[in-house]
Amino acid sequence: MSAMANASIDSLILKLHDVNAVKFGEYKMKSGMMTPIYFDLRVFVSYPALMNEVSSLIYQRVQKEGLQFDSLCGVPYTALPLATIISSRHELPMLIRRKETKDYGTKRLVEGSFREGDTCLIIEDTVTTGSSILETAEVLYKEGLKVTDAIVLMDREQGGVDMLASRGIRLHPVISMFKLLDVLLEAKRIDAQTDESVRKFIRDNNTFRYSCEKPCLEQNLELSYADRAKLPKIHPLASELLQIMEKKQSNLCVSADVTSSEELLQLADCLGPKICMLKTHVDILEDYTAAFSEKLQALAKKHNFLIFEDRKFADIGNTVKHQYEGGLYQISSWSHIVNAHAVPGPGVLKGLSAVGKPLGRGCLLIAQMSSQGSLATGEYTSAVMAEEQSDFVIGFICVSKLTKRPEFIHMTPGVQLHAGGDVLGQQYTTPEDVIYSKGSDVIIVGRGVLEASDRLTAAEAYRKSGWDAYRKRLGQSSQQDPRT
Ligand SMILES: O=c1ccn([C@@H]2O[C@H](COP(=O)(O)O)[C@@H](O)[C@H]2O)c(=O)[nH]1
Repeated sequence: MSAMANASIDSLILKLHDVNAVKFGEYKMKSGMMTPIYFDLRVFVSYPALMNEVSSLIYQRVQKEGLQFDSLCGVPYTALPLATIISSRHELPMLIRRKETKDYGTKRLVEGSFREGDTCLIIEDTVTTGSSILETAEVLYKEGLKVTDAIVLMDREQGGVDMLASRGIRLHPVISMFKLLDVLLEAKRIDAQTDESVRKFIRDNNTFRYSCEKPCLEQNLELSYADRAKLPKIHPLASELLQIMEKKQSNLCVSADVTSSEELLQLADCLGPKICMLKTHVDILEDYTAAFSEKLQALAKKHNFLIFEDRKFADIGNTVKHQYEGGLYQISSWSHIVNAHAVPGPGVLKGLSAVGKPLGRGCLLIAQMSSQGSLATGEYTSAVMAEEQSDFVIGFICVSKLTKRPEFIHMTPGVQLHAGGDVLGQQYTTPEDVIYSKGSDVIIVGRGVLEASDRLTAAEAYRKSGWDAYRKRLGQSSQQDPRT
């Protein structure tokens, strides 16, 4: 985003706060959930200059995305005047969705002229779950219209983008919750405590898992790891991982962030029986040798776990090819799984898969990160998901389940037995939250195990916690599990 657009968004955020459209306190949302931050954008109608400014920013977003559509439609009621201003200023046809049918005249639910197959862009003021946009889209679908994109002024970053993406609608937010908090904190409109408590609330209340839970179950998509391992389209490595998880009753990946090869090997040997995967950062080892990687592979075989080198590749295809197969570490020769950022575009996956595919390796795309202020949210996450078609991608590094396609593995770092964080911005949530509430598949635990006085006992506690959460997700109690 340009510096100018950024400045206009910062100034808009302060204006929204000035007119009390952003409120801090205890408020009840449409879903019944209590929230410490509430957006009352209905006040716009009393501030025409502000309404014009908001409409301009929405329209700039439409242009920036290069969206093509035949008409636009505001979600009733708050977004109606915004859509009307955009329609009138730019002479774009508009449709009005009725909330209630008339019992006289045409009884239409969508007013305006359109043809079957026309594309309609939805405009909304605030998104939490995305359900209001979906409701409007469903009415439009019934009339034969297509909806591929929606623009929202304020995204609360509680799962709306992901929920809509799972239903084929790209949501483009003008302002996101974390950006709003950054600006208000910087301008001293809120104190650090309010800022942190709202951030925590947003992190802890991602609605996507909850809102998709019922349909998932109805469609029988909540398959066991064992069933998923047998899916016809699954990548062989993802299948192997799911089989290991089921066999060892473990969805625990330990992050072996230690600096000596000897310590890492000891860790792998000691914790091997508890884990489905061992994650490494080979470049933090002070004494790496090729012999180390051979010993690590032997331990992976002995204890039946996969090795995941958390290299986070993020360069052009030609460079990542060299980084993956060559250099000091020759990662592709010993690591079953690597990961990559999608920032460079599809070339990064092409480069990596040219090396990894012939060796039967797999890659996780980094769709979200656990660290505070991460930019891998909303739209970025949706764009990452669009790269998934590569037959080298086995899943995602994410905060919560992102796709309902059961052949993909979701892996989540930032896990400890108690929620919290570190001084450098790491944010922790619990195994129960990650596996049961957020629907991820694997917990990645580093210091929760490494800093424990007894690492083996700690690893067992995480294994049990992650496994119990998985069984709860399947609707089974831990009593039914002979090992737990
Ligand atoms: O978003 C991300 C991606 C990767 N990590 C990595 O996971 C571990 C977490 O270690 P803890 O000690 O449990 O905090 C670490 O290797 C990170 O590089 C992540 O934390 N978040």
